[in-house]
Amino acid sequence: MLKVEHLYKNYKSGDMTYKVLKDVSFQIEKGEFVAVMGPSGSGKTTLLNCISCFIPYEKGKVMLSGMDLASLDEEKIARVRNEQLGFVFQDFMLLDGLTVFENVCVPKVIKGEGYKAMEKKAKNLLALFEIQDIANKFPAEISGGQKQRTAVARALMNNPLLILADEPTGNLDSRASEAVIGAFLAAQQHLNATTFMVTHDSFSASYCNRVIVMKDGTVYKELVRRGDRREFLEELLGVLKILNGGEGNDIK
Ligand SMILES: Nc1ncnc2c1ncn2[C@@H]1O[C@H](COP(=O)(O)OP(=O)(O)OP(=O)(O)O)[C@@H](O)[C@H]1O
Repeated sequence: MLKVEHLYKNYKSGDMTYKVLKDVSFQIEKGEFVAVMGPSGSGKTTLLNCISCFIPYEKGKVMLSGMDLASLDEEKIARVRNEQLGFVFQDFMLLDGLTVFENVCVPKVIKGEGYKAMEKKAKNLLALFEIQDIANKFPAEISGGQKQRTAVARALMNNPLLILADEPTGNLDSRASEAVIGAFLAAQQHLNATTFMVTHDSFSASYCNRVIVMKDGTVYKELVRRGDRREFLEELLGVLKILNGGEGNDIK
C-alpha cells in the first residue's frame, strides 16, 4: 500500500548540507496501524512530510498504492492530499468558525460532493468515534480529545488510502490520548483504515501492529506486535531504553 524505497533527504542551510534521511526503506500494508518513534531530530516529521510530498527529497521513491507522488503535478498532488491522504496534526487544525459536523465535512466540500452523501458519512464517523452529541458545537466548546477525534473523523471523510498522523496525542492527557488511539483502532477495525503515526508516546505506540524506530535518519529497528499489548509495550520500552543510553522510558 505504502512503499518507501531508499529515501534520502537533505536540508541546506548556508553552505552546510544536513543529511536528515539516509536510505530509509519500509512498507505498510492496507489496514495496518504503524507508529514511528525515535529521538528528537531523528527525522520522523521529515519522513512524514516527504511521504505527503510537502517537501521534496533528494533520492528514493514513495509509492502510494502504486502511485509515485513525486511524479504528479501540483494540482494532482493537491487532489491526492485531499482524497487519498488523511492528515491528523498535534494541534488539531480545526476551523474555529465551523461546528464539529462542518469541520468533518470539509474534505467532501473540497471534493465537491453532494450534501446527502456527506451528511451520512459524517454522521457515521461521529457515531463511530462517540462524538455525535457534540456535532453542533464549535472547537472552542469541546475538549482536546474531542477535537482530535473530530480531526480523525475529518481525515477519514474521503476514505483515504492512508492517514498520516503527526504526534496526534502530543497535546493530550492520558485519558484523552486513549480515546484518540481508540478512534484510530475503531477506524482500523470497522473501515480497514491504514494509519502511519509519528509519536513520542510508547503507550500509544503499543496499540499499533508495528513500530518503526528511527535513529539519526535511518530505520534503527522495526518491532512487530505479535501478541499481548502490554508485552509489546515492555519490548518497546526496552528498545527505547537502549536507544536513550539506558535512561528513562519514552523518547524525548
Ligand atoms: N526546514 C528545515 N531546515 C533545516 N533543517 C531542518 C528543517 N526541518 C527539520 N530540520 C532538521 O532536520 C532534523 C530532523 O528534523 P525532524 O523534525 O524531522 O525530526 P523529528 O524526529 O520529527 O524530531 P521531533 O521528535 O523533535 O519532532 C533536525 O535536526 C532538524 O533540526
